[in-house]
Amino acid sequence: MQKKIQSALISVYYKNGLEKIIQLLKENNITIYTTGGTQKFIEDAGVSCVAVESLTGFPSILGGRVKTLHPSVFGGILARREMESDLQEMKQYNIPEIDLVIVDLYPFEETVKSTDDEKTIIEKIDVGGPSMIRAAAKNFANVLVIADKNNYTDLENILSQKNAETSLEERKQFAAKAFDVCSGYDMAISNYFNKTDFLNPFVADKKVLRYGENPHQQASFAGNLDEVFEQLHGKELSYNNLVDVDAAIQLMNEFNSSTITFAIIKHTNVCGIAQSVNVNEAFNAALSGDPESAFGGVLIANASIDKTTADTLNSLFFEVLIAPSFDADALEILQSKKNRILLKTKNSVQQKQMSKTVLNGILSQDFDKGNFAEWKEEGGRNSSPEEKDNLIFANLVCKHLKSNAIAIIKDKQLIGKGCGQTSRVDALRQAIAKATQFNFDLKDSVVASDAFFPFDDCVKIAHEAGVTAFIQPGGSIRDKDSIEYCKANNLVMVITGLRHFKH
Ligand SMILES: NC(=O)c1ncn([C@@H]2O[C@H](COP(=O)(O)O)[C@@H](O)[C@H]2O)c1NC=O
Repeated sequence: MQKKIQSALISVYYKNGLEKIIQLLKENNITIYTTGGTQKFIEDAGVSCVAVESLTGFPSILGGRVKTLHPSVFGGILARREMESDLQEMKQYNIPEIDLVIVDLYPFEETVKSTDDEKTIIEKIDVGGPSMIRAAAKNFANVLVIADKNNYTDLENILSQKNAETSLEERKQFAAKAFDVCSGYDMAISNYFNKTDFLNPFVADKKVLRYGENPHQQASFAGNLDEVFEQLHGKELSYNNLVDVDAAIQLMNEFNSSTITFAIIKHTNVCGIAQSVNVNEAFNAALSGDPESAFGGVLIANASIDKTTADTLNSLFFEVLIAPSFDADALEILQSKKNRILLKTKNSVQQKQMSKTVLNGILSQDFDKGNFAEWKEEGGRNSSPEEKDNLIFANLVCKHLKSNAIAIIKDKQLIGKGCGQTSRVDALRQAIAKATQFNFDLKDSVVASDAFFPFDDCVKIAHEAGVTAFIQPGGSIRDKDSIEYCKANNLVMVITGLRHFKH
């Protein structure tokens, strides 16, 4: 049903951006009702308006806590124009109809970010604004609601059309958006009161993705990628790219930028990682750990990409390269492939909680932070400084493999990994097979396990392959079997007390 806009209620916190709308309302002879600060802005722009006080018969009271909360305002928004009884009551109480509601809420989230003063924060909980938005959205059959400044251009287009009319479908779409605004606003307030940090899908920019994990799945992303990285080149990031970029960034957050580290991610697992004296060598070592799997992977470095590395990388087919910076000549080389995605990282992502959907509900948990809770040398001898370095590195790499996971490290290079296996011994066998496939000598290598060894079979198999040191959380009722084997064979066994399952 087409509806002509004849009256509007405007109550906005930030006034900028309204200029053209005010002029268009004037041109269309639309009566404007408004609140104090907004009234001044409109009148300064040379447009006359009606103070909401003249509808309510009350001034704004309690320092602005109550100004629009009144039947004369809400009656005008909520009245069902098609219902005779509503219209009669409107007439009886002398309430004018309001056809358009424009609200910009108090900036609650901004205030929380800028101060710790509770009184200031509480005063920025808008009460009248969300109430007007909800009322207008509920009555979308008759009223158009604009609750987001991003929709000002849409409103300008509507007001520029002949008769300033809207369709029912159009009003319903704006109502849906308005309820999103209210939900996001309330969730931000709830996060503040409950001291939680739940991701807010309503306030975040929602990006429709080309498709999901597979082409027949629709997908979207709610978040702010601009805070995480700058895309310097390449095609739009897909759903799978975003998942792998997240895995890559989470992994690289583990490593101090003073040690040059390069990693290759495939389907969220680390398939190559190494530390070295320069980026090019780190990349070569990461790649040679499993050159087969690296094809089409997501690459990440914690140091600037120079020309030498770009030249080496250029021959590899990869989807995404992430780094804190790129030298100009390196960028030129890497941009030679049109679709190749190049991302320059900004701040590290400091998420406190992670969530996923299960059984039609949301499971949330803290991030798995840290490497080891304790360092107990329980084997036949203590680790040498070099072994210790490799064990620390191995444990962090293993943490970023899907469970059950085993990582084999030698000289700060991942030479074998087993992940996503249903038994730990299979994960180990897979890791050894990978290392053997690419001709690595496992002699003096170290093994990390994401969870305890339930039996002594893993340490025996690894030892026979050449491994001399192990790191694992411990906690099995048969820990002593693996420990005894290490003692008997002069092997290092570090117990960390911190399990790193990743499902
Ligand atoms: N309390 C009320 O009745 C009320 N009615 C509207 N507001 C808000 O007041 C602001 C506009 O006020 P002004 O026009 O006075 O600058 C808007 O952000 C609007 O959402 C209110 N403020 C807070 O709840």
